This record gives sequence, structure tokens and C-alpha cells, in this order.
Amino acid sequence: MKRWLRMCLETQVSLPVFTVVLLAVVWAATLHFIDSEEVAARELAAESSSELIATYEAQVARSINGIEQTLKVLKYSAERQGARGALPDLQAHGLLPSGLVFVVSIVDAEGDTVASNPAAPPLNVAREDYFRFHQQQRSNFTYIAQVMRDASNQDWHLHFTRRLEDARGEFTGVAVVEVDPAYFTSGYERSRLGELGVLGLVGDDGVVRAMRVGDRQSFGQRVDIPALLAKPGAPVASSWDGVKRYTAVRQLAGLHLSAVVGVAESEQMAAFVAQRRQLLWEAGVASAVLILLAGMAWACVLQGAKARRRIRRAQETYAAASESNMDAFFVLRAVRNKEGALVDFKFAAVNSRAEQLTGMSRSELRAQTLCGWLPAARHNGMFERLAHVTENGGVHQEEGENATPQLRAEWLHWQVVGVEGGVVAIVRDISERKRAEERIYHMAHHDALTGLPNRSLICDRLQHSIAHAERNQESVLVAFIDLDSFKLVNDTLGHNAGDELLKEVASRMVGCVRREDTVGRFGGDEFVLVLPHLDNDPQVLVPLLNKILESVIEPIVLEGQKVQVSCSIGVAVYPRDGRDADTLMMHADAAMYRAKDSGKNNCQFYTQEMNAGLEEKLALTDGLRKALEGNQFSLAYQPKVNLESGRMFGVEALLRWQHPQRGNIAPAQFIPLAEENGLIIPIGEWALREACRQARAWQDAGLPPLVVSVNVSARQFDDPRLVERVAEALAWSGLCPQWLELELTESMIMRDTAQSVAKMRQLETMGIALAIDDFGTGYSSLTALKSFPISRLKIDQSFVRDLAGSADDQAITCAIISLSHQLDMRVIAEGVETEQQRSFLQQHGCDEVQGYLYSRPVPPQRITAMLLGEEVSDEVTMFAP
Ligand SMILES: Nc1nc2c(ncn2[C@@H]2O[C@H](COP(=O)(O)O[C@H]3[C@@H](O)[C@H](n4cnc5c(=O)[nH]c(N)nc54)O[C@@H]3COP(=O)(O)O)[C@@H](O)[C@H]2O)c(=O)[nH]1
Repeated sequence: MKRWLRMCLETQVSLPVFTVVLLAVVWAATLHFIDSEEVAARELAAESSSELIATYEAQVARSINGIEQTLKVLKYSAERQGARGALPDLQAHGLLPSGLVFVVSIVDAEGDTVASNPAAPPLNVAREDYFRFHQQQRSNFTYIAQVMRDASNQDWHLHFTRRLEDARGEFTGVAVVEVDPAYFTSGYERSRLGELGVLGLVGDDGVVRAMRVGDRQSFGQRVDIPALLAKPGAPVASSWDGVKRYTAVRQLAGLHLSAVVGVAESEQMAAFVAQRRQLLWEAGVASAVLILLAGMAWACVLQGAKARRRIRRAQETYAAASESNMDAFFVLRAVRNKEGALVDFKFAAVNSRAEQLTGMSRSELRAQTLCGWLPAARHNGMFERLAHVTENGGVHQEEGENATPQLRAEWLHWQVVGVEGGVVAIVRDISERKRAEERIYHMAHHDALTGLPNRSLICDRLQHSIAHAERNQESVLVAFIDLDSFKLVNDTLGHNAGDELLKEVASRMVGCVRREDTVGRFGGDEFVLVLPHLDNDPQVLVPLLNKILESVIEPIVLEGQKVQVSCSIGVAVYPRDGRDADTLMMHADAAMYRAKDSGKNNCQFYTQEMNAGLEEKLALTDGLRKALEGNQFSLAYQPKVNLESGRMFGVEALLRWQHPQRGNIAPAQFIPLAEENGLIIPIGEWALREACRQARAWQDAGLPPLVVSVNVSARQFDDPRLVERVAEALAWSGLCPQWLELELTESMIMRDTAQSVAKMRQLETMGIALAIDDFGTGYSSLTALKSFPISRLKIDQSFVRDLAGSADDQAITCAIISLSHQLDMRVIAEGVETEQQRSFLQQHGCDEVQGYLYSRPVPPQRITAMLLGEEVSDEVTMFAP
């Protein structure tokens, strides 16, 4: 109810209501006035007709009275002196009326006109109404006949007649006065009767004797007198012309005649109608103006109301938003001195987050000024910044560590917005975000395993150190550290052990350096040291580097086993060995390789000469990239011989690279490089396809089928598409899987035995044979070995080389032969160059051999020739077993 009342009181509602009421009043007054004016006009019209009838009645009475006097004189004279002598006598005495207006005549008993004035031709009127009336009735009153014309008077005229009789009362004729009907309506006053008013005489028979409407004379028509009298004072439609008139009727005393006067309603009410039109027009215009003004006022009011509502909603939204907001809101009103200078701020409003941030209640804050609460604001720039935004508007934003102890946050983001009369400060506690950012930054720049700076942070720090050294003429030492035999630990003891080793080594290295030095993990088992702020003799750091070598090689217990791992360190020094980070890293890397080549567990400083090796490596890498496209690769095939039969049963496919400038490049030189940069995947795939194609070509040529062995490197074996690629090579070449053997190394399959077994089983299922190459050099787990679907072990040539002279190699070789047979595998020895070696192997049950003793790796045509028996090696019978 209250709401409804308040709504009604609101201007946007009350204004239209008021306007409607005002319009209603205006129109009610106007219509009422019109109504009363109409009543007055009608009364006036009715009165006017009453007045006119009185006047007209008197006029007519006077006129008829005159006519009656004439008739009486005529009657008197005619009855005394006879019909013929009456008129001359009367004329002689000047008793006849003017012949211009009245025609008088005497009719005898037969109806013949015996005298007339003015003189007229003789006429018999015996058939006329008035004659028969007087002939038949002894009447003593004037008979007024209907308008007519006859032979003696061609103009329409009225006959006023009286009976003539003799002394006995017998009928002797008729005295006649003829009058123009217009005579009775000549008193028509336009000023009062208008153009449609009526003056008329109507006989008791209802027939009009004379009538005038405006200028129009008429007679003879019938008028319903009772109908005219039915509604006194009200306009009635006249039967003769349909015009509505206020009509008055008077019966003329002693005459069978009524006087009729009428004024037309349209003319009588014309002034009123005009006035009414004027009033309605004025009221209409006034209403339109009122509506227009009210409409404009309403629009303004509505606009204002809308604006107020918007402001109210905005305030409500602001209040709701600020309350539910994670940000603290402080509405600060400027406090000015008498001169208008801004001296402080007062807390006008705050939200609950602001209470939490300050630890003060709303009322406590509102009782404070900014500088009263935070005196430091005057000195730390806060007041100055707020004042600047207050005076100049705009928005000021900043974030940083909180230096105000009154605010409970570590980090704050400030947004100060200028508003009317002050500022709104929106303060957000960003401590959590900052901590997260720090965490993310740390994660992005540190190695997750060791917590050391990662590659990106190492480079960053190195660049900073270089920049600093450049400014201060200092040196920076960069050391590239690679663990020796880490792979072995990882492969044999598993990844967890490898991770533990890396963490331990990392912590030992950190323990060796200063706070300002950086020890970072570059990736895998590679670490980098950045030692800045050196004077120009880097040799002073040799003891530190030795300390690192010593600390790394300290034994460590992993998975219950005592393990010792050394490291190789390569050192480059700014500015001597390079002026930028990339060059220094590259040179340190080169030096580290030199340390590896120099027997590991040592430290090498970069020298110019090392660059040559590096450049060589880069050139080879570049050449490798182009080699596939340039068809620079080919395969050589080395026969594999069955010792028992002495026959070639298979070949090992060995990759050869014919460099366009450098000639033949040994696989030992480019295969590790291709492994390092991943090019071994496409190169290995090419070798696989080519070997399959060649084996199939030999078969297609009708030669005895050979098993072709293809080497698979670690990177190839890890390739998730290995099985797919092998299947594609077989399908593409059309070689049956039984004629393909893949040679894997111990270390590659021992790294993740479960995954290796799964992959090997897939290959075995396809019908492909698997052999373990270089057996004896790795660390095979015999349990794992049992579970592998391996069909052949290949004794590494390092054991075969000294077979004749080394009892150890003999023992190892015999053990491998025995192991193979126990695991139900065949065994082949590679690198067999001498008859002694072959003989030893045969005596100790080795199944197969491969080596220069039989043949070097040769082009496929040579194998073809061997198969065809065209080329015979000393020891090999070139037939498949
Ligand atoms: N992933 C791939 N690796 C390949 C491929 N082709 C070769 N290789 C590997 O390169 C290494 C060096 O190979 P290579 O220089 O061809 O040497 C092979 C033989 O020539 C050599 N050999 C054979 N018999 C003797 C001998 O009597 N004496 C002697 N000194 N050397 C001999 O041994 C190498 C074959 O070794 P292995 O593979 O272990 O059987 C080598 O490790 C190849 O594996 C390739 O396509 N993919």
C-alpha cells in the first residue's frame, strides 16, 4: 500500500494524472457552458417566435379589420342602393380602398359580378366556394376563400367576402374584396426572421392563405396546425419545407384563420453554433497545449526519474559488487582548507574487504582521515598520488610490496580512480598471486628434479654475468660438466637410481661453489657452472674445478649398491674464449668432449684447436642432413657363415656414406652424430627398406634366400613407430618377415625391459628374428634376457680380437656360447679375422661367424657373385645352408 502511495506521489505518475484531471475540468466547464448557452439560445429563439407572433397577429388583425370594414361598407351600400349602384356611390364618397391594393366587387344573386373597382370584365362566380358558401349559409362574418385567380384577375388573390341579403334576409349576392396574399406577409422583417423565417396565414381548413419564407411567397399548401402546436418552445420540422423552426400559431379572433410565425432553428442557433465551435476549438487548443506541455514536463521528469533510478541501481550494484568483491574499496572524500587546497582525505565509505584489510570497522575508518590514520602517507608518496588523481582525474594503478604496516597484506595492487569530490581506491591483496607467480617463475626456471637453475635461467644468468663483466673488465668462467657412465647407471639400476644420482651430484656441486656462482642442470646428465666476478686469471679456479671432480667421484649408494661416477668438465672463459653466451657454451661443450676423449674424470680448458673438432662436427651434421636427399648412402653386406656347414646363410647390412667432397665416411663417425641429432630415424628407415628390397631382389633373381640383418640404434628402438616402419618396409619391398633380422644392443633393451619386451614381442609376432649385438659389453640381466624373444646372441668382436692370447676373452666367449645354448639361442661371433679364432670358436660350439676372415662388408653385386659361385672366398662356400 505504502509502495503504491509512494509510486502515486512520484511525479512521473502524478503529472499525467493531474493533466487528465485538468483536461477533464476544462472540458466539463466548456461543455457545461456550451450547454447553458444552448439552452439560452433556444429559449431566446422560442421567445423571439412568441414576440413575433404577437406583432404579426396585431398586424394581420389590423389589415383584416380594414378589409372587414370595407366589406361592411360594401354590404351596407349594396343592400341600400342595390348591387350596381353601390360602388359608384362609395367611390363618389371616397369610401373605396385603393384599387392598387384591393379589388372590390359586387356579385348578384346569380353570381354575376355586377360592379367592380377597378373595373373588370363581367364574370360569373356562381361556382366559386365563397359564392356557394354565402348562397347557402346565412353567415354574418367574413369568409376568406383560398387563393385563386380568375378571368377578371389573373394574379393570384385572396377573396374576402360577405353575404348580401335583402330586408327579408334573402340572399342577394356577395360583396368581395380581393387582396394579393403578399399583402399579409409584407411585414416580413429579415433582421428578425432571417432568411428561413416564416410568416403565414392558415385557414381553419389547414390550407395556407399566405406565406412568406425569406423572399419566397407561397400559398395553398396544407399545414398541420396541431402538429405545430404539439411541442411548444421546441423546434419542429415544417411540413412545407422540412426546415426546423421555432413556430408560434395564433388563432385570429372572429376569423377562421390562424397567424403562423416561425424562426429557423439553424439561423437562431447560428450564433450559438459559432460560439460553440469557437469554445470547442479553444478548449481543444488549450487541451493540446496542456498535453504538450505536460508531455514535455513528463518526459523531463521521466528522464530525471530514469537517471535517478540508474544512479540508484548503480549505487546498489556498486554496493553489492563492492561487498562481494575480493577487492577492498575506499571511497575517499577530499578535505580542503579555506583556500581550497587539498589537505587530507576522509573515508566516506568502505566495504567489508576494506575492514578485513585494515583490521578496522567501517565506523572507525569513517571517523578517520587518511593522513590521520596513515601519517606515512604524506611522505611515501601515497597522499601525493591520491591528490594528483583528485585534481586531474583519470586512473592511477600500481602494484608492489606493501610498505604500510596498517594494511594486512604482503603485496598490494592499487587502482585509484578520480571521482566527484575525491577518489575511489580499489586495493587488492595480490600476495597469493605473487607467490604463485614466484612458484611458476621458479618452476619455469628451475629443474624439477634437482631444484637447480635450468637451461633458460643458466643462459639468463650467464648473459647477466657477461654484461656485468663487460662493464667491470672482469672474467666469467663457464664450465660444462657431463657425468661419465651415467647412462650405464640409468640402464642397469633404473631411472629412480639415476634420479638419485643426479640429485646427489647436484648437491655436491652446489656445496663446492660460492653463493654468487650458478650451478645449473642443462639437461640429462649435463650440468653447467657459471662463475662470475673473476679477475683475469681463470686458472685460480682450477682448485675449485678439481674439488668438483673429487666430490662427484665420491662413492654413492644406489639401490643398495655402491656406485662411483666421475665427470668430465669443459671450461670456457669470457672474454678470452667467447664474448657471448652461445659461443661460450659451445666452447665449454667442446672442451668437455675433449675431457671425455682424454679418458674422462678430468677438466679441460677450451683451446682454439678444439674448435676444429667442433666445426668438423657441425660440417658433418650439415652434410648428413643433405645426404639422404643426395642419395649419398649405400649398404654394404657382410656375409654370415654357418660354422658347421661353412655356408653363407645371411648377411649384415652395413651403412656406407659417400660424401661428395670427403669421400667415404666411416659409420663410427657419422652414426653417433645421426643418433645425437635424430637423423638416424629417417636414415635407419632408408637402410631398413633398402636391405629388404635387396634381399627380395636376390630372391627374385632366383638366388638362394639370405637372412638380412639390419642394425637398429637406441633412438630407432625408442621410436614409437618402429614396428610400423618395419611392417611398411616389408610390405613395400615384398620381403617375407622370416628373411629379416634386427640387431639390437644389450643396453638399449635393458633400459626399460617391460617396454622392450612388448615391442620385441610385436616384432616376433610379425615373424621377424631378433639378435643381440655386441653381447658382453653391456650389463644384461639374465632374468630379463630369458624373457626376451631373442633368437641369436652376437659375441662382441672385442672378445674375439684377442681370443688367441687372452684367457679372459676365451672364458667370456665360452660363457656366452654356453649361455646362448642354455637359453635356446643361436650364437654368432663377429670380427673373426684369423683361422685360430675360427678354430677356437668352432671347437667351443659357436654356431656362426662373421668377419674379415670370410669377407669384408661388400657391395650387393659381390654378394650376388658369391651366391652365383662366381666369386669364391677362401673359406666360404657360397651356398645357403
Ligand atoms: N644403426 C645402425 N648402425 C649401423 C648401420 N651400419 C653400421 N652401423 C654401425 O656402425 C658401426 C660401425 O660399422 P662398420 O664400420 O660398418 O663396422 C662393421 C664391420 O665392418 C666391422 N667388422 C666386421 N668384421 C670385422 C672384422 O673381422 N674385423 C674388424 N676390425 N671389423 C669388422 O664390424 C662392424 C659391425 O659391427 P656390428 O654392427 O656390431 O656387427 C657398427 O656398430 C654398426 O652397428 C646401420 O645401418 N644402422
